[in-house]
Amino acid sequence: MSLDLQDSSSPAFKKAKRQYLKSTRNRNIALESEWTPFRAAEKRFKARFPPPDLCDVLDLALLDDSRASEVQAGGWRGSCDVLDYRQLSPKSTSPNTKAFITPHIPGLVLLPGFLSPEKQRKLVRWSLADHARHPNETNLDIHYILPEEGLWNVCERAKFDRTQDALVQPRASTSEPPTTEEPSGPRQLVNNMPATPSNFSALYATPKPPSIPSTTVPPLPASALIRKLRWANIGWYYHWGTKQYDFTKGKGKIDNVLADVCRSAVNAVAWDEVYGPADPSDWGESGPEWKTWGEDYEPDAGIVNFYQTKDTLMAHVDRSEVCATSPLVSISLGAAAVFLIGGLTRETKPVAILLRSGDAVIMSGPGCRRAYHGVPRILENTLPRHLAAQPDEPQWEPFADYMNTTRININVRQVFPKGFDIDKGGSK
Ligand SMILES: O=C(O)CCC(=O)C(=O)O
Ligand SMILES: [Fe+2]
Repeated sequence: MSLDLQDSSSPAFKKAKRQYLKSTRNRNIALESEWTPFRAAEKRFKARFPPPDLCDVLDLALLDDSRASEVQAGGWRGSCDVLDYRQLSPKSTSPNTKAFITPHIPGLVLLPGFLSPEKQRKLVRWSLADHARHPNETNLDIHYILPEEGLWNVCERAKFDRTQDALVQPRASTSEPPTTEEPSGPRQLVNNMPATPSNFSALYATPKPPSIPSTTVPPLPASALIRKLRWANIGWYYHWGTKQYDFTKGKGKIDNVLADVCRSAVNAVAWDEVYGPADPSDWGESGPEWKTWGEDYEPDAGIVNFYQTKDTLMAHVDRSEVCATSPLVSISLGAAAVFLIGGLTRETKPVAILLRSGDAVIMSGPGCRRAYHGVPRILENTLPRHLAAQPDEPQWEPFADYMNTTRININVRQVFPKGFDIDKGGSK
Protein backbone atom coordinates (compact mmCIF):
# COMPACT_ATOMS: atom_id res chain seq x y z
CA MET A 1 0.00 0.00 0.00
CA SER A 2 1.32 3.43 -0.88
CA LEU A 3 2.04 5.65 2.08
CA ASP A 4 1.81 8.78 -0.12
CA LEU A 5 2.06 11.71 2.28
CA GLN A 6 4.30 9.81 4.67
CA ASP A 7 6.93 9.33 1.96
CA SER A 8 8.95 12.47 1.16
CA SER A 9 9.94 11.15 -2.28
CA SER A 10 6.36 10.51 -3.42
CA PRO A 11 4.62 12.85 -5.92
CA ALA A 12 1.78 13.36 -3.38
CA PHE A 13 4.26 14.61 -0.76
CA LYS A 14 6.00 16.91 -3.26
CA LYS A 15 2.71 18.35 -4.45
CA ALA A 16 1.56 18.98 -0.86
CA LYS A 17 4.89 20.71 -0.13
CA ARG A 18 4.57 22.98 -3.19
CA GLN A 19 1.03 23.93 -2.19
CA TYR A 20 2.12 24.54 1.39
CA LEU A 21 4.96 26.85 0.37
CA LYS A 22 2.62 28.76 -1.93
CA SER A 23 -0.10 29.11 0.69
CA THR A 24 2.29 30.25 3.42
CA ARG A 25 4.04 32.90 1.33
CA ASN A 26 1.65 35.58 2.57
CA ARG A 27 0.85 33.90 5.85
CA ASN A 28 -0.74 36.21 8.41
CA ILE A 29 0.84 35.36 11.76
CA ALA A 30 -1.28 37.96 13.59
CA LEU A 31 -4.46 36.24 12.42
CA GLU A 32 -3.21 32.83 13.50
CA SER A 33 -2.57 34.06 17.01
CA GLU A 34 -6.28 34.84 17.24
CA TRP A 35 -7.33 31.27 16.50
CA THR A 36 -9.23 29.59 19.32
CA PRO A 37 -7.56 26.46 20.69
CA PHE A 38 -10.15 24.38 18.80
CA ARG A 39 -9.43 26.17 15.52
CA ALA A 40 -5.68 25.75 16.01
CA ALA A 41 -6.14 21.98 16.48
CA GLU A 42 -8.33 21.78 13.36
CA LYS A 43 -5.70 23.60 11.31
CA ARG A 44 -2.98 21.30 12.57
CA PHE A 45 -4.78 18.10 11.62
CA LYS A 46 -6.05 19.42 8.29
CA ALA A 47 -2.56 20.27 7.07
CA ARG A 48 -1.43 18.33 3.98
CA PHE A 49 2.15 19.45 4.47
CA PRO A 50 3.84 18.48 6.59
CA PRO A 51 1.37 15.66 7.32
CA PRO A 52 0.28 15.89 10.96
CA ASP A 53 2.08 13.91 13.60
CA LEU A 54 -0.50 11.80 15.43
CA CYS A 55 1.67 11.16 18.48
CA ASP A 56 -0.80 12.92 20.76
CA VAL A 57 -3.90 11.33 19.24
CA LEU A 58 -5.48 8.60 21.35
CA ASP A 59 -5.48 5.39 19.30
CA LEU A 60 -7.10 2.62 21.32
CA ALA A 61 -6.70 0.10 18.47
CA LEU A 62 -3.08 -0.13 19.65
CA LEU A 63 -4.31 -2.09 22.67
CA ASP A 64 -5.69 -4.82 20.42
CA ASP A 65 -3.17 -7.08 18.64
CA SER A 66 -5.81 -8.33 16.23
CA ARG A 67 -5.96 -4.78 14.76
CA ALA A 68 -2.23 -4.56 13.96
CA SER A 69 -2.73 -4.46 10.18
CA GLU A 70 -5.30 -1.65 10.50
CA VAL A 71 -2.86 0.40 12.57
CA GLN A 72 -0.14 -0.03 9.95
CA ALA A 73 -2.36 0.94 7.03
CA GLY A 74 -1.41 4.27 5.49
CA GLY A 75 1.30 4.80 8.09
CA TRP A 76 -1.10 6.63 10.41
CA ARG A 77 -0.62 5.65 14.01
CA GLY A 78 -1.64 7.43 17.20
CA SER A 79 -0.64 6.56 20.72
CA CYS A 80 -2.29 4.86 23.67
CA ASP A 81 -0.30 6.77 26.31
CA VAL A 82 -1.44 10.29 25.62
CA LEU A 83 -4.58 10.73 27.61
CA ASP A 84 -5.75 9.70 30.99
CA TYR A 85 -8.33 7.00 30.34
CA ARG A 86 -9.92 4.13 32.20
CA GLN A 87 -11.52 0.91 31.05
CA LEU A 88 -14.99 0.22 32.46
CA SER A 89 -15.93 -3.18 33.87
CA PRO A 90 -17.53 -5.31 31.16
CA LYS A 91 -21.25 -5.95 31.50
CA SER A 92 -22.19 -9.62 31.89
CA THR A 93 -24.59 -9.23 28.94
CA SER A 94 -21.80 -8.08 26.57
CA PRO A 95 -18.57 -9.46 28.04
CA ASN A 96 -16.55 -8.86 24.85
CA THR A 97 -17.24 -5.15 24.51
CA LYS A 98 -14.47 -2.91 25.76
CA ALA A 99 -15.54 0.54 26.96
CA PHE A 100 -13.26 3.43 27.95
CA ILE A 101 -13.81 6.84 29.52
CA THR A 102 -11.59 9.85 30.08
CA PRO A 103 -11.91 12.42 32.89
CA HIS A 104 -11.28 15.19 30.30
CA ILE A 105 -14.76 14.77 28.79
CA PRO A 106 -17.24 13.38 31.33
CA GLY A 107 -19.98 11.41 29.55
CA LEU A 108 -17.82 10.44 26.54
CA VAL A 109 -17.53 6.66 26.16
CA LEU A 110 -15.26 5.01 23.58
CA LEU A 111 -16.04 1.49 22.35
CA PRO A 112 -13.08 0.57 20.08
CA GLY A 113 -13.74 -2.36 17.74
CA PHE A 114 -17.39 -2.49 18.79
CA LEU A 115 -18.61 -3.89 15.45
CA SER A 116 -17.41 -7.17 13.96
CA PRO A 117 -16.16 -7.06 10.34
CA GLU A 118 -19.42 -8.75 9.29
CA LYS A 119 -21.55 -6.07 11.02
CA GLN A 120 -19.38 -3.34 9.47
CA ARG A 121 -20.01 -4.72 5.98
CA LYS A 122 -23.71 -4.98 6.71
CA LEU A 123 -23.90 -1.33 7.81
CA VAL A 124 -21.87 -0.12 4.81
CA ARG A 125 -24.32 -1.94 2.49
CA TRP A 126 -27.27 -0.57 4.43
CA SER A 127 -25.93 3.02 4.34
CA LEU A 128 -25.37 3.05 0.58
CA ALA A 129 -27.88 0.68 -0.96
CA ASP A 130 -30.84 0.77 1.45
CA HIS A 131 -30.72 4.05 3.30
CA ALA A 132 -29.34 6.80 1.02
CA ARG A 133 -32.45 6.81 -1.17
CA HIS A 134 -36.11 7.75 -1.27
CA PRO A 135 -37.94 8.39 1.07
CA ASN A 136 -34.89 9.40 3.15
CA GLU A 137 -33.55 12.86 2.36
CA THR A 138 -29.98 13.34 1.21
CA ASN A 139 -27.95 16.49 0.50
CA LEU A 140 -28.47 15.86 -3.22
CA ASP A 141 -32.28 15.89 -3.20
CA ILE A 142 -32.59 19.65 -3.23
CA HIS A 143 -30.64 20.08 -6.44
CA TYR A 144 -31.29 16.85 -8.31
CA ILE A 145 -34.24 14.66 -9.18
CA LEU A 146 -32.80 11.46 -7.83
CA PRO A 147 -33.91 8.04 -9.08
CA GLU A 148 -36.35 6.42 -6.64
CA GLU A 149 -34.28 3.27 -6.37
CA GLY A 150 -31.35 5.38 -5.12
CA LEU A 151 -28.11 6.43 -6.78
CA TRP A 152 -26.17 3.48 -5.45
CA ASN A 153 -28.47 0.91 -7.04
CA VAL A 154 -28.35 2.72 -10.39
CA CYS A 155 -24.54 2.71 -10.21
CA GLU A 156 -24.53 -1.01 -9.43
CA ARG A 157 -26.46 -1.81 -12.60
CA ALA A 158 -24.29 0.56 -14.61
CA LYS A 159 -21.18 -1.43 -13.63
CA PHE A 160 -22.38 -4.20 -15.95
CA ASP A 161 -23.99 -2.01 -18.59
CA ARG A 162 -22.66 1.54 -19.12
CA THR A 163 -25.90 2.57 -20.84
CA GLN A 164 -27.60 2.28 -17.44
CA ASP A 165 -25.42 5.09 -16.02
CA ALA A 166 -28.24 7.54 -16.56
CA LEU A 167 -27.72 11.30 -16.47
CA VAL A 168 -29.35 12.66 -13.33
CA GLN A 169 -31.09 15.95 -14.08
CA PRO A 170 -30.96 19.09 -11.92
CA ARG A 171 -34.23 19.97 -10.25
CA ALA A 172 -34.14 23.65 -11.18
CA SER A 173 -34.77 22.95 -14.84
CA THR A 174 -38.17 21.43 -14.06
CA SER A 175 -41.28 22.66 -12.29
CA GLU A 176 -41.12 20.02 -9.54
CA PRO A 177 -40.87 21.50 -6.04
CA PRO A 178 -37.84 20.63 -3.92
CA THR A 179 -38.25 18.04 -1.19
CA THR A 180 -35.29 19.03 0.99
CA GLU A 181 -33.68 22.23 2.04
CA GLU A 182 -29.93 21.76 2.21
CA PRO A 183 -27.36 23.00 -0.28
CA SER A 184 -24.91 20.40 -1.53
CA GLY A 185 -21.25 20.47 -0.55
CA PRO A 186 -19.95 20.58 3.02
CA ARG A 187 -22.53 20.85 5.77
CA GLN A 188 -23.48 24.47 6.47
CA LEU A 189 -23.00 25.63 10.02
CA VAL A 190 -25.85 27.89 11.13
CA ASN A 191 -25.97 29.27 14.65
CA ASN A 192 -29.19 28.06 16.19
CA MET A 193 -30.90 28.34 19.53
CA PRO A 194 -30.41 25.21 21.64
CA ALA A 195 -33.61 23.17 21.81
CA THR A 196 -35.06 22.60 25.29
CA PRO A 197 -38.35 21.14 26.54
CA SER A 198 -39.58 24.66 27.39
CA ASN A 199 -39.02 26.24 23.95
CA PHE A 200 -40.39 23.22 22.09
CA SER A 201 -43.67 24.94 21.09
CA ALA A 202 -41.76 27.88 19.60
CA LEU A 203 -39.42 25.54 17.72
CA TYR A 204 -42.36 23.54 16.44
CA ALA A 205 -44.04 26.68 15.11
CA THR A 206 -40.93 28.23 13.48
CA PRO A 207 -41.53 28.35 9.70
CA LYS A 208 -39.21 26.01 7.81
CA PRO A 209 -39.00 27.59 4.35
CA PRO A 210 -37.93 25.33 1.49
CA SER A 211 -34.63 26.37 -0.04
CA ILE A 212 -34.01 26.99 -3.66
CA PRO A 213 -32.46 24.39 -5.97
CA SER A 214 -29.30 25.58 -7.67
CA THR A 215 -29.70 26.77 -11.25
CA THR A 216 -26.05 26.12 -12.07
CA VAL A 217 -25.47 22.44 -11.22
CA PRO A 218 -24.94 20.34 -14.35
CA PRO A 219 -26.68 17.05 -15.17
CA LEU A 220 -24.34 14.27 -14.02
CA PRO A 221 -24.16 10.51 -14.45
CA ALA A 222 -25.20 8.60 -11.31
CA SER A 223 -21.64 7.28 -10.97
CA ALA A 224 -20.27 10.86 -10.67
CA LEU A 225 -23.08 12.14 -8.44
CA ILE A 226 -22.65 9.34 -5.88
CA ARG A 227 -19.26 10.88 -5.03
CA LYS A 228 -21.08 14.05 -4.01
CA LEU A 229 -23.30 12.29 -1.49
CA ARG A 230 -22.57 13.86 1.91
CA TRP A 231 -25.43 12.91 4.19
CA ALA A 232 -28.69 11.01 4.46
CA ASN A 233 -31.27 11.76 7.14
CA ILE A 234 -32.47 9.19 9.70
CA GLY A 235 -35.80 9.40 11.57
CA TRP A 236 -37.18 12.84 12.47
CA TYR A 237 -36.55 15.20 9.54
CA TYR A 238 -33.89 17.82 10.01
CA HIS A 239 -34.26 21.29 8.53
CA TRP A 240 -30.80 22.59 7.64
CA GLY A 241 -31.88 26.18 6.99
CA THR A 242 -32.93 26.72 10.62
CA LYS A 243 -30.90 23.87 12.13
CA GLN A 244 -34.04 22.59 13.80
CA TYR A 245 -36.03 19.41 13.39
CA ASP A 246 -39.19 19.82 11.34
CA PHE A 247 -41.61 17.80 13.43
CA THR A 248 -44.52 18.72 11.17
CA LYS A 249 -43.17 16.25 8.59
CA GLY A 250 -43.60 13.26 10.90
CA LYS A 251 -40.89 10.77 11.69
CA GLY A 252 -38.98 8.69 9.17
CA LYS A 253 -38.51 5.02 9.96
CA ILE A 254 -35.50 3.92 12.03
CA ASP A 255 -33.97 0.74 10.69
CA ASN A 256 -34.31 -2.14 13.19
CA VAL A 257 -30.77 -3.41 12.73
CA LEU A 258 -29.35 0.05 13.34
CA ALA A 259 -31.59 0.67 16.37
CA ASP A 260 -30.44 -2.68 17.82
CA VAL A 261 -26.77 -1.78 17.28
CA CYS A 262 -27.30 1.54 19.11
CA ARG A 263 -29.24 -0.07 21.95
CA SER A 264 -26.58 -2.72 22.37
CA ALA A 265 -23.88 -0.02 22.52
CA VAL A 266 -25.78 1.86 25.24
CA ASN A 267 -26.52 -1.36 27.13
CA ALA A 268 -22.89 -2.46 27.00
CA VAL A 269 -21.81 0.48 29.18
CA ALA A 270 -21.59 0.34 32.97
CA TRP A 271 -23.17 3.79 33.37
CA ASP A 272 -22.79 3.73 37.14
CA GLU A 273 -19.02 3.76 36.55
CA VAL A 274 -19.27 6.60 34.01
CA TYR A 275 -21.22 8.90 36.31
CA GLY A 276 -20.92 7.26 39.72
CA PRO A 277 -22.32 8.38 43.07
CA ALA A 278 -20.34 11.64 43.12
CA ASP A 279 -21.55 12.78 39.68
CA PRO A 280 -20.94 16.56 39.55
CA SER A 281 -22.89 17.08 36.27
CA ASP A 282 -25.95 19.27 36.21
CA TRP A 283 -28.81 17.08 34.98
CA GLY A 284 -31.47 19.75 35.54
CA GLU A 285 -35.00 18.97 36.64
CA SER A 286 -35.11 15.43 35.33
CA GLY A 287 -32.24 14.25 37.53
CA PRO A 288 -29.59 11.69 36.55
CA GLU A 289 -31.35 10.08 33.59
CA TRP A 290 -28.51 7.64 33.00
CA LYS A 291 -29.99 5.40 35.67
CA THR A 292 -32.78 4.30 33.31
CA TRP A 293 -31.02 4.38 29.89
CA GLY A 294 -30.86 0.58 29.97
CA GLU A 295 -34.69 0.51 29.70
CA ASP A 296 -35.77 3.75 28.07
CA TYR A 297 -33.06 4.77 25.59
CA GLU A 298 -34.73 4.82 22.17
CA PRO A 299 -33.02 6.29 19.08
CA ASP A 300 -35.36 8.32 16.89
CA ALA A 301 -33.22 10.56 14.63
CA GLY A 302 -29.80 10.93 13.12
CA ILE A 303 -27.68 11.28 10.06
CA VAL A 304 -25.42 9.12 7.95
CA ASN A 305 -22.36 11.19 7.03
CA PHE A 306 -20.34 10.26 3.94
CA TYR A 307 -16.82 11.76 3.95
CA GLN A 308 -14.47 11.63 1.00
CA THR A 309 -10.79 11.78 1.94
CA LYS A 310 -10.48 15.57 1.81
CA ASP A 311 -13.76 16.35 3.56
CA THR A 312 -13.88 17.76 7.08
CA LEU A 313 -16.59 18.52 9.61
CA MET A 314 -15.99 21.81 11.40
CA ALA A 315 -16.36 22.30 15.14
CA HIS A 316 -20.02 22.28 16.13
CA VAL A 317 -22.45 21.34 18.88
CA ASP A 318 -25.50 19.18 18.15
CA ARG A 319 -28.02 21.26 20.06
CA SER A 320 -31.20 20.66 18.11
CA GLU A 321 -32.31 17.68 20.19
CA VAL A 322 -34.86 18.59 22.85
CA CYS A 323 -33.14 16.17 25.21
CA ALA A 324 -29.63 17.50 25.79
CA THR A 325 -28.36 14.50 27.71
CA SER A 326 -29.49 11.19 26.16
CA PRO A 327 -26.77 9.06 24.51
CA LEU A 328 -25.74 9.95 20.97
CA VAL A 329 -24.24 6.85 19.34
CA SER A 330 -21.69 7.47 16.60
CA ILE A 331 -20.40 4.61 14.45
CA SER A 332 -17.32 4.78 12.22
CA LEU A 333 -16.93 2.72 9.04
CA GLY A 334 -14.23 2.69 6.36
CA ALA A 335 -11.33 5.13 6.47
CA ALA A 336 -10.02 6.20 9.86
CA ALA A 337 -10.38 9.80 11.07
CA VAL A 338 -9.18 12.25 13.67
CA PHE A 339 -12.06 13.25 15.92
CA LEU A 340 -11.69 16.34 18.14
CA ILE A 341 -13.82 16.98 21.20
CA GLY A 342 -13.44 19.90 23.60
CA GLY A 343 -15.75 21.86 25.89
CA LEU A 344 -18.75 24.18 25.89
CA THR A 345 -16.88 26.82 23.82
CA ARG A 346 -14.12 26.71 21.20
CA GLU A 347 -11.78 28.12 23.86
CA THR A 348 -11.26 24.68 25.40
CA LYS A 349 -8.35 22.82 23.84
CA PRO A 350 -9.86 19.64 22.38
CA VAL A 351 -8.61 16.11 22.87
CA ALA A 352 -7.87 14.18 19.67
CA ILE A 353 -9.07 10.61 19.19
CA LEU A 354 -8.34 8.34 16.25
CA LEU A 355 -11.54 6.62 15.17
CA ARG A 356 -11.21 3.50 13.05
CA SER A 357 -13.69 1.31 11.23
CA GLY A 358 -15.97 -0.52 13.66
CA ASP A 359 -15.38 1.87 16.57
CA ALA A 360 -18.37 3.36 18.35
CA VAL A 361 -18.42 6.53 20.41
CA ILE A 362 -21.17 7.53 22.81
CA MET A 363 -21.63 11.20 23.68
CA SER A 364 -23.87 11.48 26.71
CA GLY A 365 -24.82 13.72 29.62
CA PRO A 366 -24.84 17.51 30.05
CA GLY A 367 -21.09 18.07 29.64
CA CYS A 368 -20.46 15.91 26.61
CA ARG A 369 -23.64 16.40 24.55
CA ARG A 370 -23.05 20.15 24.44
CA ALA A 371 -19.30 19.90 23.82
CA TYR A 372 -17.77 21.24 20.61
CA HIS A 373 -16.53 18.46 18.36
CA GLY A 374 -15.53 17.92 14.75
CA VAL A 375 -13.61 15.82 12.25
CA PRO A 376 -10.67 17.78 10.79
CA ARG A 377 -9.05 14.85 8.98
CA ILE A 378 -9.91 11.67 7.18
CA LEU A 379 -6.75 9.55 7.05
CA GLU A 380 -5.81 8.39 3.57
CA ASN A 381 -5.21 4.70 2.78
CA THR A 382 -6.70 3.37 6.00
CA LEU A 383 -9.46 1.09 4.71
CA PRO A 384 -9.13 -2.10 6.78
CA ARG A 385 -8.56 -5.36 4.91
CA HIS A 386 -11.95 -6.73 5.85
CA LEU A 387 -13.63 -3.93 3.88
CA ALA A 388 -11.32 -4.20 0.86
CA ALA A 389 -12.19 -6.31 -2.22
CA GLN A 390 -12.35 -10.04 -1.48
CA PRO A 391 -11.53 -12.52 -4.26
CA ASP A 392 -14.41 -14.82 -3.28
CA GLU A 393 -16.99 -12.06 -2.90
CA PRO A 394 -17.60 -10.24 -6.20
CA GLN A 395 -20.76 -8.53 -4.84
CA TRP A 396 -18.60 -6.66 -2.34
CA GLU A 397 -16.35 -5.19 -5.03
CA PRO A 398 -18.32 -1.95 -5.70
CA PHE A 399 -18.54 -1.27 -1.98
CA ALA A 400 -14.81 -1.88 -1.56
CA ASP A 401 -14.09 0.45 -4.45
CA TYR A 402 -16.24 3.27 -3.00
CA MET A 403 -14.99 2.75 0.56
CA ASN A 404 -11.36 2.99 -0.55
CA THR A 405 -11.62 6.79 -0.28
CA THR A 406 -14.58 7.09 2.05
CA ARG A 407 -15.46 7.24 5.71
CA ILE A 408 -19.06 6.66 6.75
CA ASN A 409 -20.26 7.90 10.13
CA ILE A 410 -23.69 6.86 11.39
CA ASN A 411 -24.71 9.37 14.03
CA VAL A 412 -27.84 8.41 15.95
CA ARG A 413 -29.71 10.50 18.52
CA GLN A 414 -32.72 10.49 20.80
CA VAL A 415 -34.53 13.78 20.31
CA PHE A 416 -37.02 13.75 23.19
CA PRO A 417 -36.54 13.16 26.90
CA LYS A 418 -38.38 10.31 28.57
CA GLY A 419 -42.14 10.95 28.96
CA PHE A 420 -42.17 14.00 26.64
CA ASP A 421 -45.50 14.26 24.85
CA ILE A 422 -45.00 15.98 21.50
CA ASP A 423 -48.78 16.27 20.92
CA LYS A 424 -49.22 18.24 24.14
CA GLY A 425 -46.51 20.72 23.15
CA GLY A 426 -44.03 18.97 25.37
CA SER A 427 -45.87 18.77 28.68
CA LYS A 428 -45.52 15.43 30.43
O1 LIG B 1 -18.20 11.92 11.82
C1 LIG B 1 -18.15 11.94 13.04
O2 LIG B 1 -17.45 11.17 13.71
C2 LIG B 1 -18.97 12.97 13.81
C3 LIG B 1 -20.19 13.46 13.08
C4 LIG B 1 -20.93 14.48 13.86
O3 LIG B 1 -20.45 15.05 14.79
C5 LIG B 1 -22.31 14.82 13.47
O4 LIG B 1 -22.87 14.24 12.53
O5 LIG B 1 -22.91 15.68 14.15
FE1 LIG C 1 -21.87 16.27 15.82
